[in-house]
Amino acid sequence: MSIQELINQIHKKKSFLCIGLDVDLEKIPAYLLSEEDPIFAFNKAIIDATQQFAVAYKPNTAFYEACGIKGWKALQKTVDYLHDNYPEIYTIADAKRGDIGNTSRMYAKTFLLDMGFDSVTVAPYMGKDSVEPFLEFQNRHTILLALTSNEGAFDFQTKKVDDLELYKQVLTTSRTWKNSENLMYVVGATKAEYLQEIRKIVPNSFLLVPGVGAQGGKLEEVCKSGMNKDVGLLVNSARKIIYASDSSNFAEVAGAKAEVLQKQMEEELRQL
Ligand SMILES: O=C(O)c1cc(=O)[nH]c(=O)n1[C@@H]1O[C@H](COP(=O)(O)O)[C@@H](O)[C@H]1O
Repeated sequence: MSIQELINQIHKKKSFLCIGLDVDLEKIPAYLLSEEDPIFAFNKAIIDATQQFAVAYKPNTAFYEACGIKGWKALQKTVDYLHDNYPEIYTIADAKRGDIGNTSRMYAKTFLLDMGFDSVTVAPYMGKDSVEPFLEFQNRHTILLALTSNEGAFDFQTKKVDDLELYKQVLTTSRTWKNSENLMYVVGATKAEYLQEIRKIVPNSFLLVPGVGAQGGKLEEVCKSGMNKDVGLLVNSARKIIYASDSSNFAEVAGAKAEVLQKQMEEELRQL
């Protein structure tokens, strides 16, 4: 999907909500476990109930990989279901990959070509030749970790190298790479106070902002310094939406939670 198509969808739905599909078999309603594919059954119900409020879905691949071959099958079924039924929706494989060039090429092929995701999250630690293989595909995006939502972000990302914080080095240097127009960046919602500085370096890039909800990030703070003229934000929430209820009406409750966030986003977009 092109960035323009994503922007169009954001304005049409008055939402920049991304829903995290981090499916944990211990947290989904117990009665779904008797389904042939409980993960997909859960995702399908959540997607159908929330799609009118969301522009993107982000399965974190860890939750699927942990279920072996059944997990991979459920992941493929989920992305296919989204593309077949809601083709305007943007898909993110949250896989946090990155390796030497020829290995990265395989990761890129897996998620962006074979599985058909619109984008994949990538760790920048191994540098240019580990990221460029992901950037080769037109209308596919690489979402580079810049400043993450967790406490450990302060171990390295905010430390200075050559008098510049590492996360700023990531933003600045990655912009010089081939096909860098295919880059987006991850900035945790818990780090909203850094967004003003981040926008000075990447004023036009889309930012994937996880950490609203269960991790305590605040939507208003993210929007205040993170929004650009094209919106430029995909705000992700997973547990707070998908596990809002574990009873038979779980999907309906998830829909209501997603709608609350969408309404707040509509208000933010009105002020743009
Ligand atoms: O790349 C990510 O999506 C990510 C980066 C980051 O800095 N923090 C972060 O929480 N995430 C992911 O975003 C999701 C957050 O889920 P909730 O905390 O349940 O909303 C998880 O899948 C995390 O792996």
